Amino acid sequence: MNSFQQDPATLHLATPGGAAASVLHHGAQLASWRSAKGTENIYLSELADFSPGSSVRGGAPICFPQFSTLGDLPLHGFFRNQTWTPVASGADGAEVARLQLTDTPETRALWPHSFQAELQVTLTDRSLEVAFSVLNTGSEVFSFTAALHTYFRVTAIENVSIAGLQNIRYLDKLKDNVIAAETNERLLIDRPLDRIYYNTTDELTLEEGERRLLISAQGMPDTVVWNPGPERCATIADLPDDAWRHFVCIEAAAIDIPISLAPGATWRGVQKITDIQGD
Ligand SMILES: O=P(O)(O)OC[C@H]1O[C@H](O)[C@H](O)[C@@H](O)[C@@H]1O
Repeated sequence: MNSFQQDPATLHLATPGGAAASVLHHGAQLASWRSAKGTENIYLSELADFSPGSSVRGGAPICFPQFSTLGDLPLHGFFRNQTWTPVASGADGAEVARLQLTDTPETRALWPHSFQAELQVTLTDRSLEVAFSVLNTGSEVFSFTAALHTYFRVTAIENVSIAGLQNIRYLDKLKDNVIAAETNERLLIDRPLDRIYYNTTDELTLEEGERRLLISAQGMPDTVVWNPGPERCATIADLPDDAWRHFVCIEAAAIDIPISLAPGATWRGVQKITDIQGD
């Protein structure tokens, strides 16, 4: 049994039509989303560690103020490791959940800036919108890279493809960071992938059999596609060995051009997912 089953603090959202989602206080991390059509669309590892300060494997971790190793901070920054505070409309059963995070002595020791961050999750019968915003409450400009690192649950990775990336330039982290252009109309996840696609302005479609999820973003122009494949997966302690067959990460991100945020200014990045199966 993992600690999720021991009931970590969670906000539950539901629509009268039958859609449901849950968001952990830990990291303001989306943990589950079923549209009214009933399929669980988010992968959460059964080996995830929910202890304070951990990085929870799966769901939609917030990478901030640093994506991956692009700086001196811990991998993917530290927002995902913090406990966030639910605010007003975050009551259980609502269709909107909001959580906030403000700088503390602990965060300032890692990153010497003042901020107020908010994650708002909005659920409708067929869609889920994750909106992440950061207000600079300090007196100096700060800059950052960021991602909403969504783990999409799939039944069998060999039947999965992603449409909407053709002709987009990408950095291939598994091939010495070479830059290439995507040739495929539909990207198959038929090998380990770790790529940053730059300036992906069109909507993407995740397809598996009859399943269709439309994925769009605002304020986050880049898209990361990650699947560790079997060998790497076996080395990741908080993933079952066969987990690579059951998820692909499609991450809305701001990486190529770091964001600079002036004192008093707010930045907002959004990932929206719509279940269009059968439409
Ligand atoms: O293991 P994590 O710190 O959660 O990172 C998981 C993955 O996140 C992103 O997708 C990166 O592009 C990968 O290189 C990284 O392995």
